[in-house]
Amino acid sequence: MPFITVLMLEGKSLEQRRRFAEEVTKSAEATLGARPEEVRVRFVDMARGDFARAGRLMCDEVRGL
Ligand SMILES: O=C(O)C/C=C/C(=O)C(=O)O
Repeated sequence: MPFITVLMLEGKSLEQRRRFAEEVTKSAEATLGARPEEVRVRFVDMARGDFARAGRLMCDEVRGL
């Protein structure tokens, strides 16, 4: 049973999540041979203050600091 966890910055819409879940489920079916009803997708939102890239918090990059 594939269990796919997606960590991403907060702010994606329900429609984006819906489409992503559909597409990644199709991909798991095509590449792993998983049955669609077995595929789980979990979205975990990260606040921009909880994630840093190259030593800079994403909230600071947004503000151009
Ligand atoms: O990893 C990065 O460089 C930026 C991260 C982006 C996301 O996680 C996102 O757009 O959801």
